[in-house]
Amino acid sequence: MSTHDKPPILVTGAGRRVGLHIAQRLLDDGHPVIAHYHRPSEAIEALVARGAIPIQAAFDRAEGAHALVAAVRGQAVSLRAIVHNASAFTPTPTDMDAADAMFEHFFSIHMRTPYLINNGLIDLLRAAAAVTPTDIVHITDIFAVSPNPAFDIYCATKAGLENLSRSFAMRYAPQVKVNTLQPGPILFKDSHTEAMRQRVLAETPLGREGGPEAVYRALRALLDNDYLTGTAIQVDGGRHLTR
Ligand SMILES: NC(=O)C1=CN([C@@H]2O[C@H](COP(=O)(O)OP(=O)(O)OC[C@H]3O[C@@H](n4cnc5c(N)ncnc54)[C@H](OP(=O)(O)O)[C@@H]3O)[C@@H](O)[C@H]2O)C=CC1
Ligand SMILES: Nc1nc2c(c(=O)[nH]1)N=C([C@H](O)[C@@H](O)CO)CN2
Repeated sequence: MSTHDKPPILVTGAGRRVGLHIAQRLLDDGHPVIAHYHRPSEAIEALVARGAIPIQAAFDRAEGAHALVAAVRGQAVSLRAIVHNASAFTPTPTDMDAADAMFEHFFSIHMRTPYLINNGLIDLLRAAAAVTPTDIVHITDIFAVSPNPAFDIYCATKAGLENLSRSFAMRYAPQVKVNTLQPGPILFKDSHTEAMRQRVLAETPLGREGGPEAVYRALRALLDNDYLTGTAIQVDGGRHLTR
């Protein structure tokens, strides 16, 4: 089946960092890619130059997910997979009004958006299931299982996504496999000080950042195995053992 005949893979948050790497590597491996992005980036333009289909949407409100579903349906009649990578990550503010606003924001991005996208596009995944295994992959976090209280709202909404993923695995079987990836110290932010990085890596048995390729290889393991659903892969250098 040529690339052009293959059902595309939708990646959310493909404009930078891990999502961008996933989109690049899926293109390397011959998959057509629909690349969702939030803020414009030169990287998105480079993906488009490689044939990816760009779709912009903000997931803070339900309208963003509905708009993405409509845009994908205008571009494809089937889907090989959906990779839910989009996410926000900040510590919970002490001000309760700000924390209240963060709850809505993180619930929308981490739980409502995957829910609405999956339900809005499941028929495209089922259409592809006639000729290929199909997948939904939710990227959560080891913190979903073992939370960091400084990031309690982030962790709780990622835990909610873990739970939704298991419901989807039961609901969409046998046509569609549904799993999660639980990254650990994959890619620090520029805001992480050296002391913060060393503290995290001291809790990490393999002692180093995993890098985006570690996430891609775990994604490949899910895509390439037709007997995995309802499960999670921890991509964390063993950090879940020490938290
Ligand atoms: N980096 C790490 O070490 C770890 C990462 N993870 C998980 O792995 C995934 C990728 O991580 P990473 O690349 O570091 O994540 P980033 O926070 O760097 O990027 C997340 C992506 O989500 C998009 N996004 C953020 N807010 C919104 C919004 N309101 N609407 C639509 N899209 C939005 C961002 O777009 P934009 O920047 O344009 O707003 C970006 O493309 C995430 O799900 C993360 O939670 C889990 C544990 C560790
Ligand atoms: N959306 C994001 N989620 C997470 C990020 C990130 O940069 N964006 N980073 C982390 C931390 O690096 C953590 O894994 C190590 O302390 C967690 N989630």
